[in-house]
Amino acid sequence: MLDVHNLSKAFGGIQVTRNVSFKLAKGERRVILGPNGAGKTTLFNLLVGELTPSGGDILIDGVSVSGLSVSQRSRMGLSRSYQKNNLFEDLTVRENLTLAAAAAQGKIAWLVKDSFRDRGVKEAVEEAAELVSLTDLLDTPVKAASYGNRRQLEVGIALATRPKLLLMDEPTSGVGPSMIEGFHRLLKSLPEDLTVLIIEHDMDLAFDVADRITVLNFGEVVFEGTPEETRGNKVVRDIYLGDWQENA
Ligand SMILES: Nc1ncnc2c1ncn2[C@@H]1O[C@H](COP(=O)(O)OP(=O)(O)OP(=O)(O)O)[C@@H](O)[C@H]1O
Repeated sequence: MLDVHNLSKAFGGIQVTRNVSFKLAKGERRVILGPNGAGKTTLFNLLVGELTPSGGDILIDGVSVSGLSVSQRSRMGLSRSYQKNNLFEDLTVRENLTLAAAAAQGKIAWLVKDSFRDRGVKEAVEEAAELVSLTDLLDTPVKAASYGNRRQLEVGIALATRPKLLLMDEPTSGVGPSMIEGFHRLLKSLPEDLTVLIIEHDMDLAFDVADRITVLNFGEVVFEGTPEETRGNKVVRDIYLGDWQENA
């Protein structure tokens, strides 16, 4: 459903993304690994349309989205959760989810309370809250929520738009072991037909949830394979897994 073809990006003279190509099948869970500075976040920025590529193409269900804006891509079903909290602190969990769902459904009303009454919006909000286990906290202001709950809400906001393709940028960054466990469950409970692309540093999570793994180094795809193939690959071990295996 996603076809990334020879994608390139240079900042000034520095080539940060080099002819990146990969394909995701519908419902696939793909993890992107790579050391710091490998170009993972830049790749996400290119996919969602926050950056314009220097070359290459991005197709969703066979249609090129390279010329489309962030919001146009979002309407085609592409949604992203961020590495850093990106929330309205003074609003509740429900209000944050409602704004995302209403925007995605083209139902942001001038009187915001009308968005809250809309049945389609309410359904999307409740469904997203359920998926990220925040149903009991729907009326909690974000500023009173724990760091872990905020990370869940980030994912919930992306899900409230009912995406076809969900990009998750380090969903477990900064959370403790029990929350990582929670993210394992969350990822496993996502709808089967949702395609998910995840940047993840937690190796156990990556190996557990991924159907396939793509490894970036210096902006290039240096490996793609199943979790088993990834563990056994010498190139991957040398550039990325060394530390993890030493610490394991
Ligand atoms: N706007 C920019 N202008 C110039 N260089 C940039 C810009 N954005 C990113 N870079 C450079 O591109 C390279 C890749 O950065 P990117 O953030 O995509 O890596 P990453 O794999 O996500 O790293 P990390 O795991 O540390 O987040 C880095 O060397 C970074 O300094």
